[in-house]
This record gives sequence, C-alpha cells and structure tokens, in this order.
Amino acid sequence: MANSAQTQELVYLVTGGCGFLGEHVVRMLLQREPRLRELRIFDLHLGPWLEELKTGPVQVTAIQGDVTQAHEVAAAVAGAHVVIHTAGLVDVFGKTSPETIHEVNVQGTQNVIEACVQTGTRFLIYTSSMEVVGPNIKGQPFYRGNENTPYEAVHRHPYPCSKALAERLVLEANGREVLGGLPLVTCALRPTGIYGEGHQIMKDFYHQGLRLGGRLFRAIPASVEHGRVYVGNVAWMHVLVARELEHRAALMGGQVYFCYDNSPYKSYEDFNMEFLGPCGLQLVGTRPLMPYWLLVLLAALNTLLQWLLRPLLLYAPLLNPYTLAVANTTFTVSTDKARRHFGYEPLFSWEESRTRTIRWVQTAEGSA
Ligand SMILES: NC(=O)c1ccc[n+]([C@@H]2O[C@H](COP(=O)([O-])OP(=O)(O)OC[C@H]3O[C@@H](n4cnc5c(N)ncnc54)[C@H](O)[C@@H]3O)[C@@H](O)[C@H]2O)c1
Ligand SMILES: CC(C)[C@@H](O)CC[C@@H](C)[C@H]1CC[C@H]2[C@@H]3[C@H](O)C=C4C[C@@H](O)CC[C@]4(C)[C@H]3CC[C@]12C
Repeated sequence: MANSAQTQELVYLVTGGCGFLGEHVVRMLLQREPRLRELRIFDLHLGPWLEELKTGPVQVTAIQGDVTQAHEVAAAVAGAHVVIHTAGLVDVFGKTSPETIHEVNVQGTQNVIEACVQTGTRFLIYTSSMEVVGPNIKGQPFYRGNENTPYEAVHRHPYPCSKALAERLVLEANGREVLGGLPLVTCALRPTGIYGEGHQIMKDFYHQGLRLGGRLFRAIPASVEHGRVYVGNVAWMHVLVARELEHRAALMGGQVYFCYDNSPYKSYEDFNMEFLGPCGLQLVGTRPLMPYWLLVLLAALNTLLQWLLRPLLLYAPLLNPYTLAVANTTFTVSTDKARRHFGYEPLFSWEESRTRTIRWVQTAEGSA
C-alpha cells in the first residue's frame, strides 16, 4: 500500500461495523484515513445511520451478513486490502448459549481468516479483549500489568474462552500465504473495559439508578481497580494499526497490544460515576453496603431465576456470578507497547473522553 498515500485506492472491511466499537471505527476511518476508496461495513444488524455516510467521497458499502457463514464472509472480504474484525457476541449475562458464543466468536473469526487467505487480503486486525488474559477464575489481581506481565490466564466462562481461542487463531495465522503468494499479516488489540458514546451497559446502570430514586449502591470495594478505555481511543488505535501494519509487518505481525489511554484507574462503579454523577445519580456507600457472601448469594439467585424464567422471558441482570467475580478482581494495564511499535498516542484526553460520554448519557436519556 506504500504508493497509495496520496490516492484514494484502499478498500477496508469492518466486521461488526454497526456495533458500539464498530461504529466508532467506521466513523474514525472516514475522518482519518485519506487513502480510503471503499469502506465495507459487514454486520448482522445494519444501522439506519449508515445512510448518512453514503454522501461522502468514500464509497460506503453496507453488507448485511453473518460471520458464521463462510461464504458471506468470503464475498465481503474479496478485494479488501484490510479487514478490521470487531464482530462478536459480547455476552457475559447469559443471553446466548455457550455454543452460539463459540460459533460467532471463534468459528466466525476462523471464517474471516480463511476468507483473507482465499481471496488475497493481507492485513487483518482483530479486536480481542483484556479478558483473554483475565481476571482469571482464581480471582488473582492483574495490577497495572503489560503485554509481557506473567499471569495465569485460566477461564471457564464461554466469552473469555472464545476470545482467547479466536485471538490465538488470528496470531497463529500471521505469515500464512494468501492468494497471490504474499504473507498474511495479523495482530490483535486487547481493549480493557470500553466506555463512551453507545455503551449499553452504562445506560443500563443509569436506568437502574433512575429506578432506585437516583441512587446506586456500592457493591465493590473502591480499592478494586478496573481498566477502562475510551471508545474513541480504541477506534483510533485500530485505524493506526491498519495504517502501519504493512510498513512495520516484521515488528507488528503476530503481536498483541492492550488498548489504553489516560482514563483514571478506579473501581468499575466509581469510574461509572464520573459520568452518572453529573447526570444526577449518587453512589451510596463508601464501602460495599452488603457483605460479599450476600452478593454471591444474590448472584447465584439471579442465575437460578434466569434458568427458571428462560421458557417465558430472558432475565439477564447485571449481577451474576461471573460479573461479580470480574468486578471484584483488580485488572488494570500500564503499557506503552502500542506507542513504541506504531506511534500510538491517545487521540482524546481523559477530560474530552469524560465530557463526550457525559454528553451522550444526557442526550441519549433525553432522547429516550
Ligand atoms: N465493549 C467492551 O468493553 C469491549 C472490551 C474489549 C473488547 N471488546 C470486543 O470488541 C468487539 C466489539 O464489541 P462491542 O462492545 O462493540 O459489542 P457490540 O455488541 O456493540 O458489537 C458487536 C457487533 O457485532 C455484530 N455481530 C454479532 N454477531 C454477528 C455475526 N454472527 N455476524 C456479523 N456480525 C455480528 C453485532 O450485530 C454488533 O453490531 C467485540 O469483539 C468484543 O469482544 C469489547
Ligand atoms: C452488579 C455489580 C457487581 C457491578 O459492579 C457489576 C459490573 C459488571 C457488569 C462489569 C464489571 C467489569 C465489566 C467487564 C469488563 O469491563 C471487561 C469486559 C471485557 C469485554 O471484552 C467485554 C465486556 C466486559 C466483560 C465487561 C462486562 C461488564 C462487567 C463484568
């Protein structure tokens, strides 16, 4: 792609391009990738907002498709220079079966890899997750670790298992020969907890607070740090990796990079209050209001209720044994690998990220 810096001749494909992260990647590419000729957006559910993107100089092609269907993926990938694979089932609430999570997140990723190999696409960026590393099932903290920090990544939950398997497939595919005889170059980005405009879980917490009279009740000690990263900076890292991967293939190919920015280290609940507080909510308690054993009991009860109610309705509360364990285990990153390898610097400061997110919560709720 070296000779295309001045001309618009590149074709990008973003899978999951209508999701929370995917939409930000799509918009960031249109704003900050001048070499784009065509941007393909592949998703099971296409958003109506895509229409507004079709008036610009870049050809925007919306493709309704399923990553579990190899032929649909191959048709979407054919002719693309770069694939950014964000599509996936982000389900830690028991909404979908373990089999479906595996089929989408693992088999779907395999389909993307094979499509690149069979059609000659050379650059594949995979949106992995912090959960590939942890927190592990032993509840061992990962305190401001980096990509080389030793940590026993042991998972049982279908979601982290699927992300770890998919990431391994992507990294192992680095160097495979694609149609045309050149090597496939892959890398994986590991966001911690992404926040920002479009974050459904943030809205869920906001609605929960409204239902409880403007109050949320602390369940996790403030000392338990949880890594968070602004969606705009995650999108920017994807764009930058896609731009640099060819020229730095020897360094970046087969590598993983945590997504990070200058968001502060706080507990999950305290971090959320950076946005929900200015929207009128209050976090009650400087310490957890309930003993941990009671939270464990309530989480187990939620799992039982989910199972009992499943024939009638989907009951998927925020509190379950997995989310409680994750929330209650410190997991934060401190790294500069992305800066060292491809010059990444956060595009949005913490102040900007916070302001944009507050504004979104306020308008999203206002519009609701
Ligand atoms: N949200 C986070 O905090 C976070 C953190 C780290 C990593 N990630 C990863 O980032 C990626 C995007 O996550 P998100 O939070 O934007 O989730 P999301 O659910 O908002 O977006 C996922 C998108 O993938 C699409 N999709 C799902 N199944 C599909 C299928 N079979 N075929 C085609 N498209 C399909 C969905 O329609 C959706 O638009 C995921 O791979 C997730 O594992 C998310
Ligand atoms: C009900 C309380 C115990 C409350 O504090 C639970 C919070 C819980 C819903 C979230 C705490 C940590 C979150 C996860 C983390 O941010 C990283 C993730 C990786 C990403 O790939 C997908 C989302 C998630 C699993 C994220 C999900 C919500 C939490 C478990």
